[in-house]
Amino acid sequence: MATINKNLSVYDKSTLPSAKDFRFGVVVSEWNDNITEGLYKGAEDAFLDNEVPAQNIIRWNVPGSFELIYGAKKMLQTQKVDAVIVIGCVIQGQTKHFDFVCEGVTQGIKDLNVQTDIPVIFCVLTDNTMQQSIDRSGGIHGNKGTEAAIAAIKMAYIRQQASLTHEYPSQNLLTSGALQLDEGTPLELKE
Ligand SMILES: Nc1c(NC[C@H](O)[C@H](O)[C@H](O)CO)[nH]c(=O)[nH]c1=O
Ligand SMILES: CC(=O)[C@@H](O)COP(=O)(O)O
Repeated sequence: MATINKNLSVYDKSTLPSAKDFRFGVVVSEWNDNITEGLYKGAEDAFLDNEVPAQNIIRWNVPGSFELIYGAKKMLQTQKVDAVIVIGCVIQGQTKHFDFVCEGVTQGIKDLNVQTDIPVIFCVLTDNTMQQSIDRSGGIHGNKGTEAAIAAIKMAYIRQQASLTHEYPSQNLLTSGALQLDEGTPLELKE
């Protein structure tokens, strides 16, 4: 479903876990700040609407979307947070720079989700025009910042619940023989 068929700001509070004890980091790019400020307000309003205390929202600014990666990494390393949102707006210009910034941020944030235990939510608009960004940061299509805050609440809850369960080795690792539990004999899973 494309964004044009979905309002990014719509959510059902009754389906969400309690967020009052969660702490959230938000790293905000200053590039296109007319857009990123709107995205941040959407996220902040959604957090407050779900009883997240204002003091549990930690905001840092970075120069541009490419710096969101480093900013999120340092946020994870230094702050006690249950999830992080990175907020940016990348708009196509005259050159291929757009492609490299978008790919770099996407891969960098993906890497943080793989390599760390804290969910990092991708709230980076990658638009062709400023109007598309306006429409998605509180305009006709809602606010991607709101969507990101709801995702952050849900992922923080998943992380919390997962920490309450015993960790089991990945089934894929076991069946592929990559994980061997004794000297050289791969574990064989009985069907
Ligand atoms: N053109 C946009 C940029 N470019 C700047 C980069 O994100 C980065 O700050 C620079 O390359 C230095 O490392 N950033 C955006 O967020 N949005 C743009 O449209
Ligand atoms: C995404 C960008 O870096 C881009 O907006 C910069 O504009 P240009 O490609 O015209 O240099």
